[in-house]
Amino acid sequence: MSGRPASEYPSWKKLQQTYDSDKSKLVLKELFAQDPQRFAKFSKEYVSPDGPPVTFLLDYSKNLITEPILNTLLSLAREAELETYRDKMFAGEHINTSEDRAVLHVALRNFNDFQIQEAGASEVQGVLAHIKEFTEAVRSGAWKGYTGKTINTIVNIGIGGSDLGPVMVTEALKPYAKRDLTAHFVSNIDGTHIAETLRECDPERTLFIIASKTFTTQETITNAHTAREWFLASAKDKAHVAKHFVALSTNTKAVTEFGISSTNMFQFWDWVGGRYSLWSAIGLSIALVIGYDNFEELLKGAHGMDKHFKTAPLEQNLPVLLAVVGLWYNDFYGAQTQLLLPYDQYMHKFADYFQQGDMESNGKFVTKGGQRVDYQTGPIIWGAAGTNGQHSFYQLVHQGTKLIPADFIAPATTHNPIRNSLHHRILLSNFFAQPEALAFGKTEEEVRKEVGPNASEALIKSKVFEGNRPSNSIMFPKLTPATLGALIALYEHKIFTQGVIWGINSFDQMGVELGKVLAKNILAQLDKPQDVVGHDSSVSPHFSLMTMPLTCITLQTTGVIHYYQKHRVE
Ligand SMILES: O=P(O)(O)OC[C@H]1O[C@@](O)(CO)[C@@H](O)[C@@H]1O
Repeated sequence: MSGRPASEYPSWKKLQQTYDSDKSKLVLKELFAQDPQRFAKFSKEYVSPDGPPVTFLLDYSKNLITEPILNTLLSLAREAELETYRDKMFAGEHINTSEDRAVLHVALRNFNDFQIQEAGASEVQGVLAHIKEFTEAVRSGAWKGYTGKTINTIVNIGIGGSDLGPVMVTEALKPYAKRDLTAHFVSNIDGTHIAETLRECDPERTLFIIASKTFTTQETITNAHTAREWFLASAKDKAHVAKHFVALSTNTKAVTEFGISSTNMFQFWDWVGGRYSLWSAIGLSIALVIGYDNFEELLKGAHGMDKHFKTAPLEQNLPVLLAVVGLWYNDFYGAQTQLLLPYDQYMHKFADYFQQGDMESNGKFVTKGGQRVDYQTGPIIWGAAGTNGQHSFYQLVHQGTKLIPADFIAPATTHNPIRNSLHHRILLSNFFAQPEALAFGKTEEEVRKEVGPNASEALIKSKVFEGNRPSNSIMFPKLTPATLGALIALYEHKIFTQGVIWGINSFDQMGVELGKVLAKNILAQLDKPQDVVGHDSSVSPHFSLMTMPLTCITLQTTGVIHYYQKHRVE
């Protein structure tokens, strides 16, 4: 039952017993030697059920699992009623219980396969039509700026889910980009971000996209006002704002108060989570860069994966397989992180994107029922494009003391077959080699043969690779919009699956609020030293006493602010 602590499930207890009794027997080198069919048993090919053709291979054979272990992991998913909660999500039930909202990013790419009863779901096609019309007008030059020039630059102003998805997708699908339309993404409140961007912009030819689900996010609204001031310094007449500012939001009132007309607003709904919103109006910058048709291919690729997730038996269900294998390491092997390693430079922002997608979804410590969990929930997501990571953190991954499960992702064919695809062959040789090195390592005996009789014992020991480090490999023919859509949806549904098993609400984000409130308090006190009244129990006497002496806490917090006030140069 969703919201139940995962550790109460019978299969959880069985997995713990299995781990305690069998972990030393789970040696990949031996598992492969014992079963020549291991790859066949622990790999699956995804083929899109319809829509644009998408296929990819998931090789999960280099994992510390056996068939009995995998079966128990799948039983755990069944005991958590995964399929029931999956169907509730698709049906539009309010599974985001703390905010009483549906979770319907699948409705944004539905193309009429799923019957979804939720206010707004029937309006999706209308918004997509508006996106199509607008992006075609801008890309064709029909949309003109206030001096009659065409738009050659877009600036998306947003943060978190209103930034990371558009950034990741426009980078990943750069081969499909309109090369004479420059896209910038401003997210940070640090004035440097917008200052450096505006240096690149011509006010007569720049379109600003204010992307914010709530239209209240301090960074975004501040940057939006700065952009408008900068624009009006040239354009002068406020009437010209309409030609250079559009808004993506659920908050029509705040959008019009800002000065953007509702005709220049692309709407979405409260059942679109920020970190699941690139499929919505938030994807406007994507459609501008790659064109509406390719944006629709992205949606259709994700839709195919939605249908797979909704219908495939759990043992054939790729998001579920990724989820339960990841949970095995996270909750029984004590792995704290999960690596995402795209061997494709275009996908260099993939891990960044899923830092929010996974960690803001599953970084929770209480179940939906309000019970503090007694197990690990969301992993720390990190990664980099291969082969760069190999020259950065792979030392720790190979010979460190931490278990770090890794997902390797790569296209069989590159968009840039320069030098007869020499570069791509070298890239893929590393893509294939790294999981092998992690899994099988190098024994002391092999090292001794390599270094010869005169090597010190210390040197020999330092060259041993213990191996037995697990990984998944995902390979697809080529990185197309539909393939990317399917990959993103694959990981979205993996996140969903893990959240259901852990009994947590993957769709609110209470954890981002406290810092914002404290920052607003501090902002009001930064001008003069006498304004600084501390930001803890000294401010609100009824604040529960902390263990440290009050003056110490106040001095500690205030001291830094006083240092700032002493050293700042305005
Ligand atoms: O789109 P918006 O409402 O401006 O929110 C931006 C981001 O801020 C949050 O941290 C929530 O405050 C993310 O969940 C969200 O994607």
